[in-house]
Amino acid sequence: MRSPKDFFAPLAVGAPEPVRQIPALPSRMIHFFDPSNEKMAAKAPEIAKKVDVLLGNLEDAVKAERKEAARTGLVEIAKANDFGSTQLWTRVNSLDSPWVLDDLITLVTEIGDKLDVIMVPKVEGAQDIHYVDRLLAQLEARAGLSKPLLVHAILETASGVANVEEIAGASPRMQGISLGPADLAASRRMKTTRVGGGHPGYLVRTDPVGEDLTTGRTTYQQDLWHYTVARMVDACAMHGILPYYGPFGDIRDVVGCEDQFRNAFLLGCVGAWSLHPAQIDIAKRVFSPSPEDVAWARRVIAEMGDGTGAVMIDGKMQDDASVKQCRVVAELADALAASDPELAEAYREAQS
Ligand SMILES: CC(C)(COP(=O)(O)OP(=O)(O)OC[C@H]1O[C@@H](n2cnc3c(N)ncnc32)[C@H](O)[C@@H]1OP(=O)(O)O)[C@@H](O)C(=O)NCCC(=O)NCCSC(=O)C[C@](C)(O)C(=O)O
Ligand SMILES: [Mg+2]
Repeated sequence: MRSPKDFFAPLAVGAPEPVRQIPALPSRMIHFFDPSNEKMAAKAPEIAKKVDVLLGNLEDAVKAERKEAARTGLVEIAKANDFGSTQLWTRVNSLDSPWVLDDLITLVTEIGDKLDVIMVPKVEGAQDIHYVDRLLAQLEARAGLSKPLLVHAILETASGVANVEEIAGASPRMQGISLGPADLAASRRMKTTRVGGGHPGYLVRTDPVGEDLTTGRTTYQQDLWHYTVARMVDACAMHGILPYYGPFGDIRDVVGCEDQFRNAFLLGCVGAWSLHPAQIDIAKRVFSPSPEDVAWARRVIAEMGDGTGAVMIDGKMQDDASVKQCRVVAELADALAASDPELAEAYREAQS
């Protein structure tokens, strides 16, 4: 581990200074597209207007023979477009793959000034982040970049989960972490075959009444991802970086997707991935606090004055801790409203 005194020093001569605080930019949905798929690539500029983050995916879901086309496609799209306030991210291939070195060299030197965040898959521990950290510094120096690229890790190996706290704190570049439920399930040897979401077999059942073990026993499906998401949220909060639920692969099940996203939102995540245009509005709706919740939060903040002591509002006790929760909601609402006029209007209306 680096000494705290050296933590914010650039890792290569000529590389930009690391950031001291991760910007809390809207990132309710990280929209994935395959830059080697001509149809999807053609839609990227239009989709960019509707999403907080557009991500050119080079890793899984891109065929091996299309890896180079995806890399080149992303370079072309980034050079040809100005996405305004929409962030441009990429997911590079895994660190043990034959493609990742060229992914990083090409993307940083060609479009490093357009990219905000590099997502690194299958991170096992801090050593993976340290490798990327130094390499990015060398490439940033070569490219003459003035702004450091940030790094986002996918939590999708058993080892990554075991080491999640050290991953979150491995570099000042660490922007956030997403759950990768499909690879994680395989790595853990879970017996599921889905990309995220629940499973009807993972449940609890009420006790039997009398001798009959089979009738009248309600079952409740449980959330397979609760432990991992909660642990990821704590690791991220502890290091001042942002947690995200990842993908929900059943594109048709927009209801199940919304539930999974909302669980993550309530537990502390700031966004999720959209794999298909149908998931963009779900993420937008879920990861923006509701106008009613924002109006309530602002009322509590106003009535709590300097934020100390206890008051009763509509029969509910409020004190120093509940006003802090309300500030989380109100600050998120302000940050989102600053770049989303429709949301800003909805918050204003609920206030009046
Ligand atoms: C699921 C698929 C195959 C269905 O694609 P489709 O063409 O069959 O679907 P569709 O409903 O027919 O599509 C309707 C229209 O939307 C377009 N379209 C469709 N999707 C997109 C998109 N994302 N962005 C932009 N446009 C899109 C599509 O081209 C089509 O255009 P058209 O009307 O002109 O014909 C397709 O949506 C897709 O490939 N999505 C991205 C998949 C992806 O990136 N997967 C990797 C992330 S998840 C993961 O890696 C796991 C993880 C974390 O690593 C771990 O848990 O381990
Ligand atoms: Mg994966």
